[in-house]
Amino acid sequence: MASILPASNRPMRPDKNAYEGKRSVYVKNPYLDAMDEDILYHLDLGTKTHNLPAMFGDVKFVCVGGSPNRMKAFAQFMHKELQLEGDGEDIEDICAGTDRYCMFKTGPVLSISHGMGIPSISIMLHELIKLLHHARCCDVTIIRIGTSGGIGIAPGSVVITDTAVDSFFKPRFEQIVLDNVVTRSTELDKELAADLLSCSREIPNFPTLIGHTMCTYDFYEGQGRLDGALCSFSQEKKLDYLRRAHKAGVRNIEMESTVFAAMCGLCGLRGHQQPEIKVSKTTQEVKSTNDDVILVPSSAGRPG
Ligand SMILES: O=P(O)(O)O[C@H]1O[C@H](CO)[C@@H](O)[C@H]1O
Ligand SMILES: O=c1cc[nH]c(=O)[nH]1
Repeated sequence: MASILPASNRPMRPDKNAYEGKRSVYVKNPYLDAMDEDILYHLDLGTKTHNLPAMFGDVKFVCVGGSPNRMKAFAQFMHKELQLEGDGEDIEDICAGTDRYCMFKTGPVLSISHGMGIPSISIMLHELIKLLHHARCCDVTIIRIGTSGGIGIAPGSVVITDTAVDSFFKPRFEQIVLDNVVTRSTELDKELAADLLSCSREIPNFPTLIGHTMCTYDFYEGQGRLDGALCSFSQEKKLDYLRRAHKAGVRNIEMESTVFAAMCGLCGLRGHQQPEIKVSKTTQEVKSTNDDVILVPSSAGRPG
């Protein structure tokens, strides 16, 4: 039986910075401070081997996304936007010692890849949150920039997630802790969503909307695809499911948002997630006409 995370939704100790108008990054682990050394194994960083406050203390924004190349390209884009010295082409992967994730820093912006799915992003977030804590960062905003399949919206649209929901359209993330199910909230920062929407309005031809994002554990059956190695439902069942998702406010589907929202919310990171609807063969499109929702076959028909 699932239980809502109890008092531990609150920080473990008073946040001194809160009185100074700053918002710290919390870890919620009573064992951490007693450890002689913290090795951030999958990032190839550690408290004894690296001066984390010097390397990361000025970080204010963290942008995460699945693929290493995309996050490198994003870091190079930020380099230009921030008008930093050089052309940014030779930007260094801070996690080059591991091939699990890659990480780039451009001024106060950290750009990190997280792989695909909840377990992969969750490992990265544990180590990233500890990194920001050890570096004594405050007022950090984190944004996931990813691809997703749209429901009832035009391909190419950007969905700014207000709430991440699970496959039952519920705003929750069920974390298995030992042999217990712990349910965590997946609300995201509404003010940040509104800010991002208003920024998008300044860019011409940039279709953007706020909506719920559904997070699944699987790309194929979990997202109603008929062309995986396994398929245990009919076309009608698929359409019925996508229509119900749309009716529940879901506007896109991806595979990390619930754990992202849950972990960032608990650890004091102002979180958002802004997946773009990929204009690709993989997009599952359902168009909305008045009250009804009809499926629009994707142009190329099959996932790539
Ligand atoms: O575009 P990224 O960030 O990789 O994320 C999306 O793409 C992957 C599936 O193709 C899933 O990880 C999904 O969440
Ligand atoms: O999870 C995902 C990611 C991209 N496109 C989809 O249709 N689903």
